Amino acid sequence: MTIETLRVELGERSYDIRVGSAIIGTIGAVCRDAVAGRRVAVVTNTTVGPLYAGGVADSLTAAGFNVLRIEIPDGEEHKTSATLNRVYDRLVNGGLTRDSLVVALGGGVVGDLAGYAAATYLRGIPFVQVPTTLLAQVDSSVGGKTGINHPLGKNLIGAFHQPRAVLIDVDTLATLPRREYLGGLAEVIKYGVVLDGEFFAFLEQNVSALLGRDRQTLVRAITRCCALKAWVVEQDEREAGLRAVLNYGHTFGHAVEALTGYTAVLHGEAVAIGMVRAAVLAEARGYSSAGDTRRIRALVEAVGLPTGLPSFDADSYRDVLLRDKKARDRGLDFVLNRGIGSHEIVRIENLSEVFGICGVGE
Ligand SMILES: NC(=O)c1ccc[n+]([C@@H]2O[C@H](COP(=O)([O-])OP(=O)(O)OC[C@H]3O[C@@H](n4cnc5c(N)ncnc54)[C@H](O)[C@@H]3O)[C@@H](O)[C@H]2O)c1
Ligand SMILES: O=C(O)C(=O)C[C@@H](O)[C@H](O)[C@H](O)COP(=O)(O)O
Ligand SMILES: [Zn+2]
Repeated sequence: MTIETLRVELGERSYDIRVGSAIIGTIGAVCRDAVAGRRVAVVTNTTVGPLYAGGVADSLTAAGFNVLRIEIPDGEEHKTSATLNRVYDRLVNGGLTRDSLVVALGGGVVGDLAGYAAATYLRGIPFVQVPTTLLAQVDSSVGGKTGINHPLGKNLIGAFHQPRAVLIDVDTLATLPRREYLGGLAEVIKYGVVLDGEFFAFLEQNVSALLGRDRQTLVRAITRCCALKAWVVEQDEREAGLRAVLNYGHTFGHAVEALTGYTAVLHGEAVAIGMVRAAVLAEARGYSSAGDTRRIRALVEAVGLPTGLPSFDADSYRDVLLRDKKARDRGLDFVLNRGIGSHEIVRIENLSEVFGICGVGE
């Protein structure tokens, strides 16, 4: 199978994304190209570590690195300052220097937290992403958003810190639990809805190949998602405008995650719920048709993702929504789909109107 290579063009922060099958063993060579130093910390978790850290460490050792393995507990509820502090302790005690490297091996939680550790340790050291969930392969490993959650809200603490390289081996998805895999499909669908109508149609036509984790289909879909994300990030690395499009479905999505304590609903599931709300809002505001909304809901349901908004009262939703990074002095910026394949960012001051349309507090 061919290896697809994409480049994210960001001047001196440019990097390659490699997508393919059976390529995780090239991590040593990828890292050798990325840094001059000899120390590398592989940050992973207690689930992914036993599966893939051994092979990754062997490849790094063969490439001449001294490898420190750091395992964090598994779960979104551990994407916290307490876990981050334990990672800092290990980096300090392990003697990592500014020319050392962090390798983030795992899903989005590991990638975001390890990336933030790399962004802040010694005021910033290089890192490489080796994403092992579908969600991380299509989204979180690319673009340099790193961070942790705060008890009062999702990803409230963080930094932009681009990786030196992203290595995506689709074979790692074979061990991913089904529910987590489906969560990743939510972010895949997101790209189609707001950026690429043809890709959305491709997804509609390939539901069974996607659910069967067909490797060719996966390489194609992941490569397209990464290309779309790279295109957005190249134009707006720090989310001054366009990049907010990648937050489609996340306004309600993050609220659902926060309100359910980061454990009951997966990030991708919350995004799926949020996308359907955004589609309903887009239709009510005249940006899309009832047919567009039906297609979005149908695809989300076809892959087995949830669509129902958990019932919390309107004040609870209002509190978390107003802590969203898209909240402004007056109002909240919502990303809405314009038809399918395009988008609009709309500032809405009257949240009660949104709540009425989206069925909040019913
Ligand atoms: N930085 C960004 O741009 C960005 C983008 C999207 C999402 N995110 C963040 O990513 C996180 C969600 O990421 P996620 O969905 O990958 O969740 P996750 O990191 O919690 O991984 C999901 C589960 O799969 C397990 N796992 C990972 N790889 C595996 C494999 N190959 N085989 C078996 N099990 C495996 C993990 O241990 C975990 O239990 C959220 O915190 C979200 O905010 C960040
Ligand atoms: O890369 C981005 O930009 C995104 O918004 C991607 C999202 O899928 C991701 O969940 C991101 O972490 C959300 O960012 P946030 O800034 O709203 O926390
Ligand atoms: Zn997301």
